[in-house]
Amino acid sequence: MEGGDHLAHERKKAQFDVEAMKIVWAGSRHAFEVSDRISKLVASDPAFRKDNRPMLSRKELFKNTLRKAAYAWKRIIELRLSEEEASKLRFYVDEPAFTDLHWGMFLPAIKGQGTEEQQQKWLPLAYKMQIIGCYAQTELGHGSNSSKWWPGGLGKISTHAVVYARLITDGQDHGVHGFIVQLRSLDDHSPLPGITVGDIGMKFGNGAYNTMDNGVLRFDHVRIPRDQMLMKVSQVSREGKYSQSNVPRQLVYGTMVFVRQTIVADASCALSRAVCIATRYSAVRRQFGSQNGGPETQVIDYKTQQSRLFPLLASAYAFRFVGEWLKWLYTDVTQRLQANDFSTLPEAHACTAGLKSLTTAATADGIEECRKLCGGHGYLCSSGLPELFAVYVPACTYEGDNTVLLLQVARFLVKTLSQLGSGKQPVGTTAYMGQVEHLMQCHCNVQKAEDWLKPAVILEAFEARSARMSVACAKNLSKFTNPEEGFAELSGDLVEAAIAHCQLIIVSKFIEKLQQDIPGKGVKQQLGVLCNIYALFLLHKHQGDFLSTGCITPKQAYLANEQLRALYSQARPNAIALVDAFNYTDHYLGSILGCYDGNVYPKLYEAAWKDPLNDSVVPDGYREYIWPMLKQQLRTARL
Ligand SMILES: CC(C)(COP(=O)(O)OP(=O)(O)OC[C@H]1O[C@@H](n2cnc3c(N)ncnc32)[C@H](O)[C@@H]1OP(=O)(O)O)[C@@H](O)C(=O)NCCC(=O)NCCSC(=O)/C=C/CCCCCCCCCCCCC(=O)O
Ligand SMILES: Cc1cc2nc3c(=O)[nH]c(=O)nc-3n(C[C@H](O)[C@H](O)[C@H](O)COP(=O)(O)OP(=O)(O)OC[C@H]3O[C@@H](n4cnc5c(N)ncnc54)[C@H](O)[C@@H]3O)c2cc1C
Repeated sequence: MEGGDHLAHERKKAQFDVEAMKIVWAGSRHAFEVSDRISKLVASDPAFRKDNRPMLSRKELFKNTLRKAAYAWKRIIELRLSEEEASKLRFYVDEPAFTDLHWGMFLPAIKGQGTEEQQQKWLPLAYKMQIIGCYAQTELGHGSNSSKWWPGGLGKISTHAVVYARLITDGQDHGVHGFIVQLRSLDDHSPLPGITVGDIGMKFGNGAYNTMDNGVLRFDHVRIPRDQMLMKVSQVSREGKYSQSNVPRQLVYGTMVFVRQTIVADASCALSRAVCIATRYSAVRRQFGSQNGGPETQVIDYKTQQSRLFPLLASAYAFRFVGEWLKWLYTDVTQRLQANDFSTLPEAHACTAGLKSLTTAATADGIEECRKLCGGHGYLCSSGLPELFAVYVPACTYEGDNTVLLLQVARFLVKTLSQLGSGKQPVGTTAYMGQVEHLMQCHCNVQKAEDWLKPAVILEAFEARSARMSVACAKNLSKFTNPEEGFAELSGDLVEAAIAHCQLIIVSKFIEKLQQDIPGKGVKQQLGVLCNIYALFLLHKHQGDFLSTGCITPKQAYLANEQLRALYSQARPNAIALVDAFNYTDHYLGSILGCYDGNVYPKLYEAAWKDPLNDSVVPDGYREYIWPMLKQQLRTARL
């Protein structure tokens, strides 16, 4: 079948209002309209073409990124785009670039840690891109005194950096502080005296993150003016005297809280993109299984395909909603900090760290699973999945290695439990710890599969599991005379307790979302199905935790799985519409397998002929290497 909508029959099956779901996914009608308009603007502009990326050499690739970034900036100015629209435009250009660090970390670091005066000096320059900045924290080796290594945008482009380094005055070490440092001349871009700077080299995957100039930086007797130390948290006077404002020192790490929150939102984008590709292709692809000469089975109808794909679809929605909530939490903590209320900072840190860890790990694994769900074609660059994976997977490492971040959450949980004894009532995401006595002995009362559809039943099971795992860790820790030794010894268990706590947050925020007024025929009902799939899939996957802590019985675990199978059948007719609700253009998806019209095979065939290897029938190198070999074989055969 040529042309037309090959997925039209699937779209007709939808039992809900897709247009209304698009608004829910975007977050608001306004967000939907901005996103829709800007994504189409990018998709229709040939300057933003991206299908040739895997074919380009590193130098070509990088120059191409610079061209796109400059062109994007020109369009932003010409069209007088708002900050929100400009950010969306860079998002839909879909190419990691120095601008991510400029807008995503350099500017927020100055906003969060600079004094009013410093902000007035630096922000206008940065907003107009008269200076370009990056965020230089990580070192080549351990410590904060070797060479900076990894910062994006540093290698070739940034003129300035926020550099994290030890502050030593009068021989006294005051720990790590942020400094604005000019790296390159604003006239000819050459490094300033005493500064060695360059790119750290090719990274995983062709194209992929190699559009970014991750860099190395060394200083040799470089002097920076005193007022370029970011001085909101602590100050050095003209006389060299060190002092601290009446704010927690942890604010120095505030940029990470901000960026980790954006990374959670981004996880739902990356996962939904992979899921959209795999779902559409699973509906197009047919394999065996036909009876009485009828059409072959669509692979999406195999239960095994559903049990791998639908939890990922549900996860994409779950991450979307927890990301929305995290944005609210971040805005709330920021407002409180401005009013000198620092009480919610530890929770904001634990939530952003833990959710960053969970969502990026699940997304990276999910993209790879989507590749496998597409069979052999998933391995082709034209499926979009290999590049998406290669671009995405470092999210498990940057902004804090995922395991290290879970250990931060675990510390927060243990501290919360230890404060119960002194009567401090936990609030926010740890409020359930206030009922720890009940949660330690409660029994799940599921008797039939449908009982697992009750939000209160699901919540209590997840709360009890999390509380019991944290309490077990705390008890074991108390057996050590040296707490740090205990923490190191039990770190594996602590990480698992942190995962249980963060999964509870995601499940509970999905349930809370469903308690809101959600307009649109059938929309809330479909979200309910996805919420239950997400929760019961986690319960099934981690049933060892639930069983070993005695939160559920083996029979109840069996019933949860039975209910999960029934939920997959309910999701099946809506699957294509649920991914259409992401409202992705074919340009953004960058995948033949995921194209909206499902006309996959002619497009794959056509794309193959565009590969540079097919420019000639006889390849370069034939005369040099193959022809002599063939002749050699001929002689051997004659002998
Ligand atoms: C290094 C640490 C921060 C500190 O370590 P240490 O000194 O050992 O101290 P700890 O024991 O860990 O902590 C001490 C106490 O401080 C608390 N704490 C820790 N961190 C925080 C925090 N962030 N906020 C608040 N409080 C914090 C901790 O709980 C302790 O408290 P207590 O004493 O127990 O009470 C270490 O903790 C750490 O975080 N290590 C990880 C290192 C890390 O994350 N490095 C990040 C480097 S930067 C990076 O990786 C950048 C990557 C860029 C990739 C691109 C990302 C996406 C771009 C953004 C999106 C694009 C937007 C584009 C916009 C547009 O275009 O418009
Ligand atoms: C693509 C990319 C972009 C980046 N961009 C930037 C940037 O713009 N600016 C910047 O400053 N940095 C950047 N980074 C660096 C990034 O922040 C670090 O790589 C990250 O924080 C992890 O630190 P590390 O590399 O030192 O890993 P390590 O800490 O060396 O981790 C190695 C292993 O040790 C384990 N480990 C480490 N510490 C502990 C512990 N305490 N307990 C138990 N296990 C532990 C980890 O789990 C991991 O398995 C980037 C990195 C990448 C990959």
